[in-house]
Amino acid sequence: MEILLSPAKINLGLWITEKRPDGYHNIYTYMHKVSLYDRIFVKPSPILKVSSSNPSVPEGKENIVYKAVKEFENYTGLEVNLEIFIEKNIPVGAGLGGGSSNAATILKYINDKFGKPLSEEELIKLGASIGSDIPFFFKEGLVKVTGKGDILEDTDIKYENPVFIIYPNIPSDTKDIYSKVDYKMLTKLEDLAKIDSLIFDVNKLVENIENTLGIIAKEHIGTIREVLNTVEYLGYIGNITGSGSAVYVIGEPGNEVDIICKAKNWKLFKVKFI
Ligand SMILES: C[C@@](CO)(OP(=O)(O)O)[C@H](O)COP(=O)(O)OP(=O)(O)OC[C@H]1O[C@@H](n2ccc(N)nc2=O)[C@H](O)[C@@H]1O
Ligand SMILES: Nc1ncnc2c1ncn2[C@@H]1O[C@H](COP(=O)(O)OP(=O)(O)O)[C@@H](O)[C@H]1O
Repeated sequence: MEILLSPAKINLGLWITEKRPDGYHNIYTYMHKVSLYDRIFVKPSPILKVSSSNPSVPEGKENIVYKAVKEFENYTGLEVNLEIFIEKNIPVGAGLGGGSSNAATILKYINDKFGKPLSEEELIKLGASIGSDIPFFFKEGLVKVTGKGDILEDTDIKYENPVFIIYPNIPSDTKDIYSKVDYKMLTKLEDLAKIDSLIFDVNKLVENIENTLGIIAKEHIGTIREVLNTVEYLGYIGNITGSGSAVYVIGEPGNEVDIICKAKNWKLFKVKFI
């Protein structure tokens, strides 16, 4: 039995630069892993089996990890017989990339197991064909992500700050949020150049970012607005990650945050960038 750590991610700003003919959107976002992990238990098995600890996450063929293994088999011609159990600690539908992280983690694991038949570039291409957030997880540190999530630029920056994340216990559906993007919400690439100059100081960055998907999410899920209003009332700068519903703050939470999250039945995660 082997145990793999599958980290979550947060988006530091997210803008939509284009609606693509294939129905996807070109985005402009910075992403960084954080120390909130699913644990993936893997052991040999006569047939591929995938299950998880969270009943809302599909088992078997519908699980993104199952799909990733099958795509790996199709691409390489290799047979991967594993029993995979995912201990879900990353909230589902939170904008924290849990499923994508699980898929990337298992792809990295099986590629290593078979002596790295795929280069990082090929893994990124394979990952992009399964889910838009998967390519990022093959990288480390702060990564600039554009395209539909398949164009990655290393920054050689790795933040060390503490971060706290509040999940309001209401999932946000990525596909649904993207479906609400209209042309008025698009951002011109030339208007984003200034963001690149802010990435050297994460506190400066989070004061100057927006999240177009987050604006849509908080219009449709009032509790996200409540979380944002709460952290801002307490003097913090809150930002929504990805298509939501989780809100993150750079820094450590005061006791009052703990108290409010318990009272509201919101999940509070005290993590750090990794
Ligand atoms: C919004 C982001 C930001 O990092 O993350 P999450 O909030 O999901 O964590 C990602 O773009 C989500 O990536 P991921 O969750 O892998 O999306 P996918 O499964 O590939 O796509 C789900 C659906 O979202 C829409 N989609 C996704 C990515 C993209 N660049 N444009 C899109 O329009 C499409 O309708 C697609 O069918
Ligand atoms: N291994 C998995 N872990 C989490 N979600 C999964 C997994 N496989 C499939 N899914 C589905 O993917 C969707 C998105 O989940 P997730 O990636 O956790 O959220 P987000 O896209 O908001 O970051 C959910 O509807 C979930 O049911």
